[in-house]
Amino acid sequence: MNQPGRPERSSLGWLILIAAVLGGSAAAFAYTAGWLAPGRLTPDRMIAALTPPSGPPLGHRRNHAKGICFTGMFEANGNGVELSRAKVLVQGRYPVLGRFNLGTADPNAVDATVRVRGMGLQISAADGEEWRMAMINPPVFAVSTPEAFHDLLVAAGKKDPEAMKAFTRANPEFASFAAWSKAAPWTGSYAEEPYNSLNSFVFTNAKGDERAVRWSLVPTAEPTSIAQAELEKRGPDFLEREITARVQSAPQRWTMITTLADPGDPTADPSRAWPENRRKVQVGTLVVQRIEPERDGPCRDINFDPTVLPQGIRVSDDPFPAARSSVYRKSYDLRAAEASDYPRGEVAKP
Ligand code: HEM
Repeated sequence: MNQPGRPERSSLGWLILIAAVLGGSAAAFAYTAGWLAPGRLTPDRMIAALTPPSGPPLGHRRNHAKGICFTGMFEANGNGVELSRAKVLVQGRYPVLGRFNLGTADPNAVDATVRVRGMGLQISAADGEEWRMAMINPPVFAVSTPEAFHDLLVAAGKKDPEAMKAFTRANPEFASFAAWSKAAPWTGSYAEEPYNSLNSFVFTNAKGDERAVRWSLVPTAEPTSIAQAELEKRGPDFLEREITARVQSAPQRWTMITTLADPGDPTADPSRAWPENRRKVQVGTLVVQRIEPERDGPCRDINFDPTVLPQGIRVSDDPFPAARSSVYRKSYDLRAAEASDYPRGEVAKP
């Protein structure tokens, strides 16, 4: 018989188990936040590494600070249903909010000085479920781990050329990105760029089959290469003017192509491309219909956190999305608190 006031033996077992699980979760959070190891990478350290010597871009995103917002539609062709039960892959049209941007912490950067171009994108299902993503135009990411990305930012920020040399010796995977950066042609339009997830995610279909996947948005517009010097001549904000005029004259389209990993492909390392012959499935078309105001439009208060995923898509063993999520959130909190440094209301660019 139970003694009054004392839990039954089996209940006590449950309590101990629950306490252990809660203790374990708290320890996991502490670990993730970097509280247990003073030298560990934290969102604060990553934000500090992203901050230019001239100071933070107050009121702006701490990376990809220069950009321009858009709205449109994602037209799913239904082919994706085989791969994932995400509602936005069922044949139909789904509203999107997105942002073309440059990979820089400077909201006033000259377009021709920034090599990496990106796109933030949110696709919404009728019931409000969202798929958020933030993609860039190189075919591989610069480094293998979030820690190496931090080290890259620190090395690149140093005046001493030895710092980058030491970095590349310690992170030889950087060579593939560096080769792309040096050799890939520049284009004169956001509409002529591909945007790649680079990180791997897991798609689960209605039967419960799982596959590791990366995806790309491949432009319908034919890319025309342009010399960096020519782009510079067109003005510091040419890309924004160009995409505004182009979308005004006709909607711009990208095909979303998912690439399926074979067993053994490196899903945890976005600096390593998968072999070209992997199976690809076209799942739909992004249609950019309207350029929206950047300063006071619908992109201002969104964080394109790549871990905001619909049912049927989840993160993989790739360590980047979780790290990105924690840093994007910190960046969002900072810029939201600095709203007075970036007042709403359009201000004409000089
Ligand atoms: C650990 C690695 C990374 C860090 C620390 C980082 C950091 C950041 C930060 C702080 C922002 C601004 C977030 C905001 O305020 O809303 C941002 C935006 C962005 N990042 Fe990353 N990033 C990382 C990796 C990547 C990767 C792998 C990609 C693409 C494959 C990527 C693509 C983008 C894009 C396109 C945006 C702009 C999204 C928008 O328009 O709001 N980033 N990143």
